[in-house]
Amino acid sequence: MAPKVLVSDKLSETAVQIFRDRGIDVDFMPDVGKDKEKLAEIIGQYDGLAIRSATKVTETILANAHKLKVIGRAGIGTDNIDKPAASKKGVIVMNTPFGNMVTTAEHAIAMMFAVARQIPDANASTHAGKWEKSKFMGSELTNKTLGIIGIGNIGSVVADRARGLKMKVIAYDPTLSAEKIAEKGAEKVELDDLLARADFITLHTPLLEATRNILSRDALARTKKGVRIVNCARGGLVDEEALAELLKSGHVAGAAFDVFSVEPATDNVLFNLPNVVCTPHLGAATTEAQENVALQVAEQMSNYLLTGAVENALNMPSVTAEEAKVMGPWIKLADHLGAFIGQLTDEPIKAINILYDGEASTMNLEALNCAVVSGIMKATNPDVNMVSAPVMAKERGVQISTTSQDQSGAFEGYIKVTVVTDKRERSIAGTVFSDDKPRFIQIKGINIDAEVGAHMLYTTNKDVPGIIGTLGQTMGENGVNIANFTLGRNKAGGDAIALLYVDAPVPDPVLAKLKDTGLFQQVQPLEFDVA
Ligand SMILES: NC(=O)C1=CN([C@@H]2O[C@H](COP(=O)(O)OP(=O)(O)OC[C@H]3O[C@@H](n4cnc5c(N)ncnc54)[C@H](O)[C@@H]3O)[C@@H](O)[C@H]2O)C=CC1
Ligand SMILES: O=C(O)CCC(=O)C(=O)O
Repeated sequence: MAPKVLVSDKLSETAVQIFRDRGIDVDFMPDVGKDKEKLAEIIGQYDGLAIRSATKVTETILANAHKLKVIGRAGIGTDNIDKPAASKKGVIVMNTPFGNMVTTAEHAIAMMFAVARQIPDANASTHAGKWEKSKFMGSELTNKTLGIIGIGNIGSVVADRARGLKMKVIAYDPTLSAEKIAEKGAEKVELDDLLARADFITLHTPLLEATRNILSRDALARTKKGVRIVNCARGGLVDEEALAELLKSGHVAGAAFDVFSVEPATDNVLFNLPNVVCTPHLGAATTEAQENVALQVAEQMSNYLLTGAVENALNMPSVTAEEAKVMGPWIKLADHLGAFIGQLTDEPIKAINILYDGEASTMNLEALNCAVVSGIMKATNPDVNMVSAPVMAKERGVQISTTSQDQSGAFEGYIKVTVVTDKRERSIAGTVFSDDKPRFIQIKGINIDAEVGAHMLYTTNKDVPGIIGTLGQTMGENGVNIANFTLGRNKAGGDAIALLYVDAPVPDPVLAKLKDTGLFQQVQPLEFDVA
């Protein structure tokens, strides 16, 4: 059945067309995002949800999203999505980090001009027939210092345009080196320095704990007299009350805000103050940007739903379409190795160590790690997937480590997973053969060659005569058909294992019978997702 996507915000219809062209069923309901009850009622039908900023994807919405696999944000900020809840539920969250960056930077520059020359107020006055030439004295941008807070994608474009306007650009961004910031045409400074030197300040950070109120009352008080402040990033970065007071006192000469602490902003302390320019979150609102983000989000979501390729996800490593194709069997193997150990381990896991050998070590290890951990975690929670498993492992304090090495043996590559608990270490290795079928090649250090089936039985015993007979006879007498039988031992008379690939789950009474023979140390039925 074709995957089904809901578009719940006002996205360009380009997105709808792309979903249809790719064979995805799509419902375009651009107003449903604002209707929480209706969205909660219908979300259970969809594999994908495409949104802008009006749809709030809360824990309640996610609790009803029984089939949801991916949320695509046609834009940058994902603060309208409860990402921890989405990750826990195994839903990928992706955005389009570049599609509206130039448009938003241009809006910030437009806002800077608007506030420098009081264009909106002068416009209103002229329309009113007042011709107040002397009232609207402006400030030139040339040779002025622009302080950029957060010089990432949008901040960089703003810096570039501002340099074109012959401004001196300084930037505060603690995650970037002075060299990187210099490459963007700006001088790296500390926040205090920026506050003291900037004639114009523009904000381009996401709203995080560290950036909330970054222009606090105290910070605003340390700005240069006559500063003008532009916020086209997120409401909540600036203390609006304090700013209003400083605008009234004349310390701040003007402000241009596209975003507000509460949106939609129908009432705000900045409204109706002189030389405050406001727009209703229009940063990304150009035809070009909306086409870009709609096209990109629809392509990304379609690729994921149809091929497993992951691009621009915030809670899952990226996997290209090419990688998804080549890595498919290895991801399956990683999942099976994890599932094997997960089903055998009933005590708390302290650490998972993953060794990638040869060909396996050249792949996207972050994605393979997620598959191993997901396989392990599925034993205790069948709903877990590659997105939610790492979250679950972190919550449980499980340490995950990886090692890569060149080809070390007969196989072109293999993956070995070792799980450490307080009581023991347990390991299993596997490879992918040229038929793209995952195989288990070593358990407990004992070499084997076992195909993986949906239903299997794993036994451990001392290497004594009669084991094969007992297993074969017990299965036969109880109507369990064996598709494949693999044996291994570390030495004659030593430790031995058997892996039976059977056509149906081994019934409990049959397991009990095997245990009653006293021949086996372990009799463990196993299930694998081989689909
Ligand atoms: N008004 C609108 O319609 C739009 C608004 N936005 C907003 O613009 C924001 C910036 O977007 P991008 O440039 O694409 O994001 P980005 O992630 O490329 O850049 C953000 C920068 O902020 C920096 N940063 C993080 N913490 C910081 C801190 N404590 N102090 C200073 N800098 C810090 C980061 O190091 C990074 O360089 C988005 O998060 C979004 O909220 C984006 C698009 C449209
Ligand atoms: O979709 C919109 O209009 C808002 C854009 C935005 O804020 C973002 O991309 O972060």
